[in-house]
Amino acid sequence: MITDIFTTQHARDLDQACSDLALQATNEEKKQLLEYLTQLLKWNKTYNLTAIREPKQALVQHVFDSLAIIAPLLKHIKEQNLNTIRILDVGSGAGLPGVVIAIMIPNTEVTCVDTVGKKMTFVRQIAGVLKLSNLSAIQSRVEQLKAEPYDIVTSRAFSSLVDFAQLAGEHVKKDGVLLGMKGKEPHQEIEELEKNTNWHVDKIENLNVPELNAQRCLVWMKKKEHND
Ligand SMILES: C[S@@+](CC[C@H](N)C(=O)[O-])C[C@H]1O[C@@H](n2cnc3c(N)ncnc32)[C@H](O)[C@@H]1O
Repeated sequence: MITDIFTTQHARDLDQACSDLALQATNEEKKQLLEYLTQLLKWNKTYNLTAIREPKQALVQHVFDSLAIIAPLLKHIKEQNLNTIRILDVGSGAGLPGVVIAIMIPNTEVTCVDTVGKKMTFVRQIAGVLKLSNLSAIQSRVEQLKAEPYDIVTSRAFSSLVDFAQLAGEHVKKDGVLLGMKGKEPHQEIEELEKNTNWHVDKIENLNVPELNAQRCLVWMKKKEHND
């Protein structure tokens, strides 16, 4: 056993997933990912933080799914020449993808926001247990947060792209991006976003999540220029 829930086989599956995603995760980072899930599944028994209760399912659907955005994020951070990167994870729930980003990209400062207090208490607990000084959590509706400039605002399973842009767009700094994790390419949502907001889709990346037989994509959105 690696933790009291995850076995050496799970650890091998995680190694393979990192390699499939071209991620050079350190042993410490992989240990932190498994410890995060261990804590999540333990807390879940009392606090009902996620519908996924089975360890392998949680590994694939929560951690591998979130790991799939790390390489695209690293590429963006390098291209933008960003040093300390401020990220807001909206409707973060038990910290997805926020916690995974904070573990895998140490030069980020990740703030998770969610309306549900027990979820943000859990994320704060994780920051303490895993000694992640770059992770914090705020209990609030995102639209009631004081507007602050973040380089990147992420969401997974939060809302339509239009609602995401309308509720969270003001937290993106000039030249920053909104990053929506989606299932299959959401054509209708994209059309509505372009028509009804001052945001446009900059690019869509298809993601291959290891061991997950489902379509996933990452939608990058930028604010329209005045003459767009
Ligand atoms: C389906 S869950 C997704 C959680 C997490 N991102 C994940 O992928 O597992 C959506 C989350 O959004 C939160 N939420 C809904 N509306 C919100 C709002 N206006 N501001 C902040 N959080 C919100 C809910 O409390 C819930 O935890």
